[in-house]
Amino acid sequence: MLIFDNVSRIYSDGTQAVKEVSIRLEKSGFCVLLGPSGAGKSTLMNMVNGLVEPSSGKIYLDGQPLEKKNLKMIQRSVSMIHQQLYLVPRLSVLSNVLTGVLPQAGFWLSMIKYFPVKDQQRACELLSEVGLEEKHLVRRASELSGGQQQRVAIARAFMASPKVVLADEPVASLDPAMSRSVLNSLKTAAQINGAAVLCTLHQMDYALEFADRIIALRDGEVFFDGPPSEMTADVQKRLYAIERENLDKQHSQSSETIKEPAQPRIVKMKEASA
Ligand SMILES: Nc1ncnc2c1ncn2[C@@H]1O[C@H](COP(=O)(O)OP(=O)(O)OP(=O)(O)O)[C@@H](O)[C@H]1O
Repeated sequence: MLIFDNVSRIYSDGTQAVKEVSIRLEKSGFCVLLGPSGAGKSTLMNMVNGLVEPSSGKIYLDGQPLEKKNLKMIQRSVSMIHQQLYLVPRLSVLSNVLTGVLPQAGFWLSMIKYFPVKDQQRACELLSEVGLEEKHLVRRASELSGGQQQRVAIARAFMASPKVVLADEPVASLDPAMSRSVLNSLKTAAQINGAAVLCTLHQMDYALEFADRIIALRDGEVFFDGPPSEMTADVQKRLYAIERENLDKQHSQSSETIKEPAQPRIVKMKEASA
């Protein structure tokens, strides 16, 4: 079980990205972190994989505190699907998935990159679970479509049998049909492998369709926490309004920047008439 116990994060410039968040996540299930840009989703997620430290409060995984001194345990138990995927383009699909065991492998195995047959079998199973056909196994990752590459990244994330999989905007660059298909693969992989998935999303409709639980954030605070069935039309409306407000704020900030240059240029008469 993953527990956030009264966790806050204040960055060095004074930005309070996460405010006194307390959450208990079950051992398995698909939990979506929903919220507008700047709500604190990535900060909360990066506190689980050790990239960001809480300023106060603690996070526990199966009773163990997630902190720098436990980095090895974090690497063994938590894996991440990044927006940029970080596949090795010239390596085959199979080899890319196999690299998912490297955080757990001994020094020599990671040096020679020899993978036992059981790992190769597991990689094939995972690729089939995420819906990639056998014919793709030996293709280079760079030859796949965006959606297929996303599936490879999902299979790789489950390769080391993690307890928690973090997915940062996994469908940000995909069209709606491919996004649904990829989210479905992610949810299926989580169910089959008994892992907890914590996935950040901007799109409420995907959250309502795929999540077992939605945690909506606003200005670093939990605004809603529950299953999609409890997310009433009123809560949805308020979330849309927050998103709208944020977009308007960003828009007015960027137009202010255009309207008011830092140093107004004084045009000399000669230059102007030239
Ligand atoms: N390293 C940092 N230093 C200072 N402020 C930061 C840093 N990282 C994030 N922030 C700020 O913390 C707040 C939350 O950011 P965060 O990236 O966690 O939000 P988010 O919900 O993931 O946004 P997005 O959906 O745009 O990725 C924002 O105001 C952001 O500008």
